Amino acid sequence: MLSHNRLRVLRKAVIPCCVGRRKGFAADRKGSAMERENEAYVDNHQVANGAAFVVDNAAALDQPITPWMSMVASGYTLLRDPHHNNGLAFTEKERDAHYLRGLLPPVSISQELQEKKLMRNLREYKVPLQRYMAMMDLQERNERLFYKLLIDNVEELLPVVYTPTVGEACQKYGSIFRRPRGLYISLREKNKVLEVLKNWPQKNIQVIVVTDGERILGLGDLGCQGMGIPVGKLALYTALGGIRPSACLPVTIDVGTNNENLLNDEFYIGLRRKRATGQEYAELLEEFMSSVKQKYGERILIQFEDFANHNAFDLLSKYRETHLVFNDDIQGTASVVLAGVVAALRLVGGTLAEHTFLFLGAGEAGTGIAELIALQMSKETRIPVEEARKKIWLVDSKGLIVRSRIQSLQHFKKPWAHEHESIKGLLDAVKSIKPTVLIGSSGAGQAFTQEVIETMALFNEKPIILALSNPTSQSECSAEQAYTWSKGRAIFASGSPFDPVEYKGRTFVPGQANNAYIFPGFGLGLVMSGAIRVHDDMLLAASKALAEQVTDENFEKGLIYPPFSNIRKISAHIAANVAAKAYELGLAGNLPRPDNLVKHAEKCMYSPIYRTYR
Ligand SMILES: NC(=O)C1=CN([C@@H]2O[C@H](COP(=O)(O)OP(=O)(O)OC[C@H]3O[C@@H](n4cnc5c(N)ncnc54)[C@H](OP(=O)(O)O)[C@@H]3O)[C@@H](O)[C@H]2O)C=CC1
Ligand SMILES: CC(=O)C(=O)O
Ligand SMILES: [Mg+2]
Repeated sequence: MLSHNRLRVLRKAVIPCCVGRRKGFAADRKGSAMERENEAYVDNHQVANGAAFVVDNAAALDQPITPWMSMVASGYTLLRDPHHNNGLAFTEKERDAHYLRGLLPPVSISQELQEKKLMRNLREYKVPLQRYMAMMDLQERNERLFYKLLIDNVEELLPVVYTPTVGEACQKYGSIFRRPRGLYISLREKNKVLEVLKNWPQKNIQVIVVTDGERILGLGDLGCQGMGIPVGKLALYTALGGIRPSACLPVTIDVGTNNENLLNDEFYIGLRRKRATGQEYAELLEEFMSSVKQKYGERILIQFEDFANHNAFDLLSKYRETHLVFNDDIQGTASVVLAGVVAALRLVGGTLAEHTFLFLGAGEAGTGIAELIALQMSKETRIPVEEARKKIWLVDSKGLIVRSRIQSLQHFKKPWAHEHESIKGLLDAVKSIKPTVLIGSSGAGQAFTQEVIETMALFNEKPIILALSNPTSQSECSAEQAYTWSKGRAIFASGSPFDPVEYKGRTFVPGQANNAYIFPGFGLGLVMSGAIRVHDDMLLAASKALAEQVTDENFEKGLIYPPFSNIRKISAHIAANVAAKAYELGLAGNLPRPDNLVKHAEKCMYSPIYRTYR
């Protein structure tokens, strides 16, 4: 243990002072009002807790200085280090040991009381974006308290740090930008990506979530401002999946934006140019992928998030053989929706193969889900996947995907081009296909009209209706519409949360069909088993674990997902199933295999409780 004296010596040794300049500053007390203002600033802020200071007057401004930093946090620096700051919860002993006396008011309170106060303060904000900003500020100030709040109040705070509010935050990211979070890798960093990675302070990274900002939720191209998504997803990796915050790295690849509003916005934070495509794009991505592997090794998990589909499928198929990669929009969504459908079958009856699926939206989410459902059907019935696909139909912006369109279809749509006459609109497709399950993955808000839902309810006793698009504004329909238009018969879940709905004296609780159920536990399973590749069977394993967590009590409320309040337990089960599959497939590097993988997952999980400092 370091003695106080030793600590003080250490601190002095690592914190240099540019005191030499102070003489000149003191000698020249006259000068402009601005100079005097600067002087006052320096007087007020000098040597706070022994920290380095520079004379911040005009004469000094053109003199280059070295931005020294201390390495051992104590005193004032400790209070400003979000990873170690406990705020008012520092004990008397810690205050003595770490030079905090006088820097905090006398009271010492528990983390629970801090949490209570912050939740009360948060609830005072009526505007969701203000709550988002308050949470981001907390993350910057006191990381453990941030995660304690998020874990203990997950159902209340998920819509704040995640969809729908994170969508608005990304749209306004430039304006609300305070302190950078995550790593920005732009075309300017070409040939220097490895060096940029070295600038990140944490060395033992296990999970990267990366976006290029081109398809942020259903809001389109938000360029560099998409950073809110990796930041938010990684907060969930920690809160929901228990990955240590210091092992998480949010990355935004900035190759420009085609969003004219952003290009003309003076507060836009990204490169002011049109998106790079083709070779220029591929080269930066390749450099990123190889640098990440070089820096963090074979087992670094890279989650692709909110790329546009013209890049997403290609990146996934290019890197899935060489890297530990996972596309959340294609694969995570597939796993969560399959789980919801399998759970719903316990209410509706029948096997997967006995149902007929119709999707509105044939992009990453739509075709990703369709493919995993077909794979599961094929495993259950032993029919080839090609046959299983015939139970699944997709509609895109041009209408039903049919054989006659095959030449002009993007490659990921081609497997779904079945023999059928051309159909333009969703309603006609519903009337013709007569699906038992209708899934919205279009990003087109209100696309499930009253007629569409009524038609579903016409030939289904319990139509399964999933409106997956985010944020709430893009949801294909609201929970209230689904329940009302189906006369209380729909089994409904949505990508973004909706409040419970009263219909004819009954309360319906809509579930949230969101990949947030899967990716945190999925990632934990990969990390804890030391997996080196993602296999489709792991997605099925995760899906099964999630579906198994739905209880009769949940079903009674109309839920086909367990509540998020149990998410850590759910994530432990998902992680265990995924890890078990990794071991079974010979893809796990952490040997020997622990006997009880659920217990092992729970043990691996990060706890936000304050650590005691010596
Ligand atoms: N709940 C969850 O966990 C998740 C939800 N999502 C949400 O799903 C939505 C789509 O995401 P993703 O699949 O990645 O996006 P893509 O851009 O890959 O796909 C969108 C698809 O919707 C189609 N489409 C768009 N507008 C219409 C319309 N008016 N009528 C019919 N089809 C339309 C497009 O048609 P075309 O191909 O002809 O352009 C395309 O096939 C987003 O809102 C996203 O937030 C995504 C991932 C997870
Ligand atoms: C949830 C999610 O990943 C999306 O909407 O893109
Ligand atoms: Mg996404």
